[in-house]
Amino acid sequence: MATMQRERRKPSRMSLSRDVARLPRSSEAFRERARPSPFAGMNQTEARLGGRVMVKPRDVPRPAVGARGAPESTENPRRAKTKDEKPLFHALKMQATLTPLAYSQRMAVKEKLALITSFEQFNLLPDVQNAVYTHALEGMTDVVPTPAQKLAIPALLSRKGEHERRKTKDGDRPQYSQFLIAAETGSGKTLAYLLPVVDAIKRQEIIEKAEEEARKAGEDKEKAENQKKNIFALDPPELSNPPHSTMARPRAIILLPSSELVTQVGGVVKLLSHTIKYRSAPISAIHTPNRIRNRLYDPKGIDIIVSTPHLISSIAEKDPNILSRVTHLVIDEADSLLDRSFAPTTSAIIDRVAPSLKQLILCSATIPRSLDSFLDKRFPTIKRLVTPKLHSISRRVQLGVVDIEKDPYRGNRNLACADVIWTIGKAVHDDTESTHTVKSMLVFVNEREKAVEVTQYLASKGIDAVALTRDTTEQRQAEVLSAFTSASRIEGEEKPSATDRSKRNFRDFIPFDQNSIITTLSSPNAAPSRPTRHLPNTKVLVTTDLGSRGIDTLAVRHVILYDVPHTTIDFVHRLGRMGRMGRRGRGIVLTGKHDRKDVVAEVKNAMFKGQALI
Ligand SMILES: Nc1ncnc2c1ncn2[C@@H]1O[C@H](COP(=O)(O)OP(=O)(O)OP(=O)(O)O)[C@@H](O)[C@H]1O
Repeated sequence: MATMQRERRKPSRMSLSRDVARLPRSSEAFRERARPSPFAGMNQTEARLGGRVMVKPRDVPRPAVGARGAPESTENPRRAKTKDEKPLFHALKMQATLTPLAYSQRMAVKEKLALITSFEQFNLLPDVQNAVYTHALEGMTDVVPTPAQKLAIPALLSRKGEHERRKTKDGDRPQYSQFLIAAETGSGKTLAYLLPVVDAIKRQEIIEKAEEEARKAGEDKEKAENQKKNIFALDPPELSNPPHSTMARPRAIILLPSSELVTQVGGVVKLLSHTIKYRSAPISAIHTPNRIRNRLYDPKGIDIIVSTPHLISSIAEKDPNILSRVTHLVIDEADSLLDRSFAPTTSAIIDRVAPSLKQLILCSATIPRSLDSFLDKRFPTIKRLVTPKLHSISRRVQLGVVDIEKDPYRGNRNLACADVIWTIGKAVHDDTESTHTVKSMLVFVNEREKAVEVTQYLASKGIDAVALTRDTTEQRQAEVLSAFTSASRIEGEEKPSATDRSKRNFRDFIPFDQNSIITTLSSPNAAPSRPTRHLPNTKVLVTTDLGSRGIDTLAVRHVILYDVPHTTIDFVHRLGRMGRMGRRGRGIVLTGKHDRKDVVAEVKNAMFKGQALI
């Protein structure tokens, strides 16, 4: 009681001030307080230096990727974030490897793309347009351009602003136009850049042919007149087959990070050349020096070279002329080719082709923050062609999570991986309603040393598994990958029966007999034993990042993330090997006690909602 009376007499130190309900200070009064005084720096949340307000960096809304240099959006990129754009995913935000793209911008681009419904709407040369149906997408019905193609083809074909650019005599500024095509995995980016590049080459060829004919007609006329004047003069002997002017001097170069991708994209380039006549050659480390020389120095000339930055730069060291005529430079998988390891070589090539270059085209399935800031610095005016679904994983891909800590795995990741593979493999073979071919699965590990270990373990469990890492020879890599990229091996659509459905519950279905599980658990590091059972018609490729970028794994319907990927970029690329061009796919991620389950849950949630990862 005495205490209460004391409290009534003496107001508590925690009591509210009397003017607590007062309206916020007027700006006048605020400025008054901000006047320089010995106490002016106290109780301030913003540094007011030199009369300017320094806003904390995190208060500035980050401009969305499509906004800078992209007339697709007319919005102010530095505007405040709306409710729609608030990051929903906290764990992913902590990782924050990808550049955000505003929802409103995605919608604006989507509306624009809806107006394009066929390849005929592009201003492509008739030959180029026909090649889409007869070769590039041969055998497909109802062929329509993908969002990446709808966005990129008209932009790359447009000659708008070219004249002004050429007139600029500013020594520092590049005279070529720059584009970034950024679109989700498996969205047809190759054709999105290739069709306009081929179109430009053919148009240039027509112009050069007309000029050449005019020049030749002039020369013939002069020669005839000279002959009339002096019938006894001797002409120098003519070379029977002079080398073509484009010998070892291509008009376009497409750069890719690996030999497999060179082979893959080189194949598409070659396919188109059957109807549109031009000369192309893929060259990479899988080819012998002789083969490379023969392809490059073909006397009939070369129009398009598909290669890796390191090979091109080493050839250019010996023969700088190889880069002297390049009008179109494509940097595919730009998120890799402009990262820290590749950037010096790639940038040097850009500098060397700059004098003749008309278009620089960067192409990527992700825009990591590092690429974003690189572009801001190096190519501030680059036109960003960003599709509405960038950084999202197809909704036709489902993500399942297997907790390896639970029974019967008890922390044995290898066992969980083998079990998942058996489960998927068995489910297919029990399904008698569909005619399946071989089932192809990809297993992604974070460290390359792990790839070999996991492969050996899977083999010991009767699974047909191969490893693909940087230690695999280039030749072998190409062989191994071909089994996973051929469209003819696409599996049939699964029609699950009631019994199958229960078997697909991964926690309930263990294909190994209990004895083998107990042996594995008691001696997890024991040498792999010879398999007693073999999983038929299933092929598994265990790989690192190497197999995740750009490889068109049409035959793959299942991806197992053995390790939780380090970044959302890896999630996008690895899960992007499935669900390509509207196909179905299923991803399984194995999680243990040290894994970021919150990140996995948010990725799963984003995939379910069809939202972009951040
Ligand atoms: N308009 C189209 N309609 C149907 N299929 C298409 C179309 N355009 C391309 N494709 C096919 O889609 C597949 C994926 O194309 P592509 O490899 O170019 O994708 P990508 O966007 O480069 O993928 P990634 O980001 O993984 O490198 C290819 O098999 C290609 O033939």
